[in-house]
Order: sequence, then C-alpha cells, then structure tokens
Amino acid sequence: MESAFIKSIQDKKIKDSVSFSSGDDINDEIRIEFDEKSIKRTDFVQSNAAVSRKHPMYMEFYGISYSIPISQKKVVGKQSNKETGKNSRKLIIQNIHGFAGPGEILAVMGPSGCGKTTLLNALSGRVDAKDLEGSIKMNGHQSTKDLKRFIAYCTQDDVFFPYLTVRETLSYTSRLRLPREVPTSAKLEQMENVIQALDLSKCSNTKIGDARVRGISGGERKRVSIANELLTDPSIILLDEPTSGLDSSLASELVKILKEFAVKQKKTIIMVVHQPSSQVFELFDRLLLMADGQVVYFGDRANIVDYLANEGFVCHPNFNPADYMLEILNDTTVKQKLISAYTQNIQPDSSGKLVVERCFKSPTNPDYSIIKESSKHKWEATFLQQLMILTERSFKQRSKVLLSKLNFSQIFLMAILISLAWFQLPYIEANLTDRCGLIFFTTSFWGFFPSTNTLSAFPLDFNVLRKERQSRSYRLLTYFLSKQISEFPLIIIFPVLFNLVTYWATGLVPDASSFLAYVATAILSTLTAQSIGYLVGATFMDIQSAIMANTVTMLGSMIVGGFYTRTLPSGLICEYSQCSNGSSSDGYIPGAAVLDHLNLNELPWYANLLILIGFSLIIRSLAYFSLKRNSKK
Ligand SMILES: Nc1ncnc2c1ncn2[C@@H]1O[C@H](COP(=O)(O)OP(=O)(O)OP(=O)(O)O)[C@@H](O)[C@H]1O
Repeated sequence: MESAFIKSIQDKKIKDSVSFSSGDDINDEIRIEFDEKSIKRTDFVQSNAAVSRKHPMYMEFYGISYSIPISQKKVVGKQSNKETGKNSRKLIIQNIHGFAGPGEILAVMGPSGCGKTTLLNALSGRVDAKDLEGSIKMNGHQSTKDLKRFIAYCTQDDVFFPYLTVRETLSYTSRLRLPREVPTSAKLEQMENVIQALDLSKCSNTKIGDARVRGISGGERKRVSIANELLTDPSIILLDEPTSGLDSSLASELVKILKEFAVKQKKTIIMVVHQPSSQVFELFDRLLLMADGQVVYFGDRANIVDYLANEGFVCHPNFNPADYMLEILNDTTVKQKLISAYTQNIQPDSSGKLVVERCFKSPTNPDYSIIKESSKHKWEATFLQQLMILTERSFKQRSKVLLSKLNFSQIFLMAILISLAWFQLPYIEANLTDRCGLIFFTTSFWGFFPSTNTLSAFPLDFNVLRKERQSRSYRLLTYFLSKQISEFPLIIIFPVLFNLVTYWATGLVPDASSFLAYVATAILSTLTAQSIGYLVGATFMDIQSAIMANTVTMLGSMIVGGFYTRTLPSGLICEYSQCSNGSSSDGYIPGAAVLDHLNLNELPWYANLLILIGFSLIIRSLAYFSLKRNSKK
C-alpha cells in the first residue's frame, strides 16, 4: 500500500511530467523574475553551437549507500593493543535518493558532516565503486564512464594555478576539454561567452592568486570555478557549496545565474548549500534534506514547510525555512524522529526507488531517453595538443616561481662568494686541494639548488592535477612530460649564468672547449639533481617531508661524491681531463697525473657524462611511476 506521502508526490509530479514532456517549453513553465541586468546577461548565455552537447538530462538516484573500510583495533588484556587485522566498515551515507531534471535546481542540505559532499562525490563517480551501493541513472541509463562526460563537478575547494590570469586559466581548460573537432576560435568564443555570463570581464586579466599571491576576490574565485566547469557545456552540473564565503547578495546573484543557466539551457543542477537566504532558497525546485547520512526529506522545496508542520515542527511565517530546518536538525532527538518518520513515509521501499520513479514518469520527449552524441575519443585533445597546451601552461606558471628574484639573488650571491674565495687559483701543486674544494663545492651547490627548486613541482600542482584528471582533461604522461619540457630551459639558465662568472673568475683551464665541457657537465649535474627533486616530490607529495628526504639524499651523495672518498664527481674528472695536456716541467700539474693519482682514469670523461644522462632518465622514470601511484590514491 502506498503511503499518503508518495501519493502527494505523485499528484505533484503529474504536473511536472506535463511540463517536462513539453520539452522545449521548460522556459515557459519555470518563471523567475530576472532583473534587467540578468536579462541582458542571458543574451550571452546562448550555447555555442559548435561546442554544445545539447543534451537535456535528468538524473535519478536511489538506494545510495557508501561505506569505507576501517581497521578494527582490539584491546586484549593489558599487554596487547594491536591491530587484529579484522576489517569492519563505516557507513557514511545510507539509502539516499533524489531526482533532478533539466531546468531545475535540486538543493542538498543538512548539518555539517551529514554526508552531502560524499553524495556528490558518489554521483560524479569520484568514489571507489566497490564501496558504493545503489543506482545512479541519467536519462534512464545506468551511469557509465562515457555518460559521466556530461557531468561537471565544481568541488568545494577552488584550486587553480595562482600565477595564471582568469582568461588564461579558462582558455587552457577550453582548449583541453572541448572536443578536438571544434576549431580553436570556437573554443575561445565559448570562453568569452562564459566570462560574460558569469560577469568575469572586469577581472579576466587579473591573476587568480592564492594565500601568498594577491589575486581575484573570493566571490570571483567561486565564479571562475563555476565558469571553468560550464565551459564544456555539461548537461548536469554538480556544485559543492558554491556560495560558501560569499555575502548574501553575492550568493543570491550567483544562484540566480545558475538558475538562468538551468532554465535557458535546460541544465540539471544539483548543489550542496549551507545556509541559503530565503531569497536563494526560493530559487530551488527540489530539496534533499539529510542528517546523519540519511534522508530527512526529499521532494518539492515548496512543500518542506508543510511537511515539517505535519511532523509537528511549525516554522514561523517570518522565519527563513532553511535556517529553521538546520536549527531543528541540531537536536539529536528531533533528527532521529524526522529520519524515522521519513523512512516510515516512503515504505514499502526504503531505497527510495518508488519516490524517485514518480518524479519523472515515462518521459515523452525522446531527447531524454536517447543519448545521441558522446565523444568518440577518450581524451578531447590529442596527445600532441595536450603536450603543447600543458607545456605552455606549465612554463607560464613555473617561470614565475623558478625565475623569481629570490633565485636570481641566490645565484648572484653564491657566484660572488665563490669568485672571491677562489679568485684566480694558480696552477701549482700547493693549490690542488683548493681546486678540488672549489669543484666539489660547486658540484654540491648544483645538487642542492635544482633539487630543492624542483621538489615542490608535483606537490604544488597535485590538487589541480587531481581535479583535472578526474574530469578526464589529459593523460598523466602528457602532464609529466610537459613538466620536464617546460622546466628544462628554466632550470638550466642558472648553471650557465653562474659558471659564466665563476669559471673565469676562479681561473679554471682558460680555453673555450674546457669551459664548454665544464658547463655541459654542470648542466647535466643540474638535470640529475632536478630528477632527484622530481622523484622525492612525487613520492612524498608533501613539501615538508620532501625537503627532509632531499637533504638526506643530497648529503648522502656528497659523502659518496668524491671529495671524501676519492670517487670524484664528474665535474672534477672533466676539469682534470681537459688540462691533461699540461706538463710538470712548465710548473703545471698534468691533469692525467691527478686523475691517475685519484684512480679516475678507468673511464673516458664522456662516459661519465653518459652515466649522468642515464641516471637522469632512470630517476625521472621512477618519478613518473611514483606520481602515477599517488594520483591513483
Ligand atoms: N574517507 C573518509 N574516511 C573517514 N571518514 C570519512 C571519509 N569520508 C567522509 N567521512 C566522514 O563522513 C562524514 C560525511 O562527510 P562529508 O564531507 O560528506 O560531510 P558534509 O555533509 O559534506 O560536511 P560539510 O557540510 O561540513 O562539508 C563526515 O563525518 C566525515 O568525517
């Protein structure tokens, strides 16, 4: 027997199904008072014909439960307090259900920690499928990897590259994520449309910024985050707290923009909101109210006040219903009572399937039942396009970090110090130790400097990388290679400049070929140390731990590096190899004699350079696998 609650939903949905079945008439059915500015803006909210996927899509989900494995600790007597290895599970959400159709906003609300973000993660396919139960359907089809392309997910954290401007950020996203068949001009046109629609023109050439770099405001940041997702013209848009940190007028303006998108472009919006003003609350069509990972109410937003009154909780007419709901859900007894009442109401099916099915019955518009077009390609941009776009982006972002005043000052100071300390060393036996000291010191410096500058490369990018990889923007390999290519010129500038000064100031072998060989060795050492920085950063993904690991690695390599053990760094070998044509009779110590003395004549100098190249390649490959392992977590 169906409950009165289900019947009331059914009555309401008969109206809904009429409005949906009329397909193109959604705009007429949903009436919002758009102000003049808003109407102007909607002129820009026209889909770019070349880009649009043109798929109105509804999303239904029921019986959604998500649990995570936790290892159980058992205390047995006084002596043992160790893991038994037995695993149990923590239930995060249970039997959640809901529905949202084109032109609608479904608001997900509830007290902090009730599982709202977890639900959005589940709907967007960002949780491990083995921990998830229930059914998620889009236009009646079980959600698949291919269908997930029609979903955009705006997460709670707005993560971006701080040194890129708003326009640069959006342009890279449009070039990476819009179909490869679309000409670049159409992609950029789409970007301009979105910039206009979200009122971002004023700040489009401003840096995004972060805690250290001054950039756009919090509200603009939120809008950039949404713009970044809207670029691909998705059918379903999931947003996690898009209004957090905004004042009520900005929040209301933002939700109005979203509502316009929903209505004019037939988008389906599901958003988590915390404490909406009554004006914002009015813009929602449906409401999913949650507490303790369970449903307290799912249905029309307009019916919530009556529903709560029926359960004995009367909201004063002057109160904001959103505030009232959250206030009563803070009381554990009330919360339990409302959860039990709702579960009772939706019987006989506690998964919520019946409730959801009645939201949208037998759609007559074929647009909703057929997924007409889906990209044939796994990635929208080709391998080469991805590599070029990512290299350009990484160069722009990293050049601001690596070519900083701080780095130039560091190199300048070290060059001055070294030049003064070892100024014009004479070629006599008494100075042999000084010469060794100079080369050992500079080699050590070219170990520390590049590795320290590189170890933050992956940890700093990781949040953006994860977000973009989850939206299938590019391959991990293209990202990794783009990093290597873009940072190569940035990192080798320093040893070249440094040696240009110190080589001649300290009086090393004064001929061009020796100088070039010396600089080439310094560049190779730099690249090898950079590889170590990549590996350490990719392995730890935490700058603090990476700094510690890098210090140990570098100090370790100094110990076995030659000065103390006579297994000399290749720079030293090169220096002595190049001066091996001197003779003891004219006051010089022949380089070959020094190398013989140090037992370093076993390999020719170029073999040492090849060994450095080999090291670099192996360590970089290891860094890639480390990054791959971490990005899968
Ligand atoms: N991987 C996890 N391991 C342990 N606990 C988790 C995990 N994921 C979620 N939780 C817990 O599940 C609950 C729901 O988390 P979730 O982030 O979905 O809540 P929320 O309603 O979005 O909260 P808020 O409104 O504060 O953002 C929280 O208590 C959280 O600590």
